[in-house]
Amino acid sequence: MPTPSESLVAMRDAAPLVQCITNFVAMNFAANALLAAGAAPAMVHDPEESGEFAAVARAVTVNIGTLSPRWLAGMSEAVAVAQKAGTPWVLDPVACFATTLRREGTGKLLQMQPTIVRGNASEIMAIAGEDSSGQGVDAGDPVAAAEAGARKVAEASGSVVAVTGEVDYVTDGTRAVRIAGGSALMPRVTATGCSLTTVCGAYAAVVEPFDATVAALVHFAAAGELAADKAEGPGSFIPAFLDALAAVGPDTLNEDRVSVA
Ligand SMILES: Nc1ncnc2c1ncn2[C@@H]1O[C@H](COP(=O)(O)OP(=O)(O)OP(=O)(O)O)[C@@H](O)[C@H]1O
Ligand SMILES: Cc1ncsc1CCO
Ligand SMILES: [Mg+2]
Repeated sequence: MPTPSESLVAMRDAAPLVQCITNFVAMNFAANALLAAGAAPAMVHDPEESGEFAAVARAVTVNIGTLSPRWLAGMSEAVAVAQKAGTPWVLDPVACFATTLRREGTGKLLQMQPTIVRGNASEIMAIAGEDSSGQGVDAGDPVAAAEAGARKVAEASGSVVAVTGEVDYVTDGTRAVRIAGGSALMPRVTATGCSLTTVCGAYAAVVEPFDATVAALVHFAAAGELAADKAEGPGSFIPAFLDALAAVGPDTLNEDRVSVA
């Protein structure tokens, strides 16, 4: 089992190509976050080419933040090719409870057995069939309220499930850990979660899904702390966070952030 530090070294050595199908809001920030973390992003979503591209990507990440039927088709094409090739793929079910299109789209994507599901507490609770208090893309529930649902989803789907928030929770249905750290400024800027999902893909390209998810979350926790030390508020946090994603090294991915749940 690689430590987060070892996973970081492996990820940066490989600089894996990550195909991102993400939302209009996050697209630029997620690409920059992947580059800063040490991976190679490509935002390729149209169904005319998403499957073809998935054949060369080392991971595929799918985020339903600004969903449309055509985008959903692009996601299905890419995921089908990834599945067939044994390429890991990550689902970010943004506001999956909010509309019929999102509920049905998420259901369809979950049937395609994501390697990793990463969402906030309200999103994971909704996937688990529980009532949640999400407000659009923002969580209205604490991570602790989503832990049982996360285990249920992991058992049913075979996915590694990550619930993020003040203290993150990761489970594969058998094992579970919590990851502390980060900064209260992280939910004050948009697309930190969306970019974290793409970084989970980068790590999943090089190590097993559970270890990959933990490493990505630890990387973000460490970078969030470093950036918060430099930032004066949400605006200056954004560039500081990109700098910090690049600045963290194996020595800063402290395993003290991770505890067995
Ligand atoms: N209060 C907090 N303190 C520390 N870290 C936090 C806090 N809230 C969120 N984070 C961190 O922010 C990152 C994104 O998690 P979050 O749960 O906010 O995603 P999200 O709601 O899906 O975001 P978005 O949809 O805006 O991209 C994670 O690394 C998480 O650990
Ligand atoms: C703000 C927002 N709206 C749709 S997706 C998105 C990015 C954060 O999830
Ligand atoms: Mg989100």
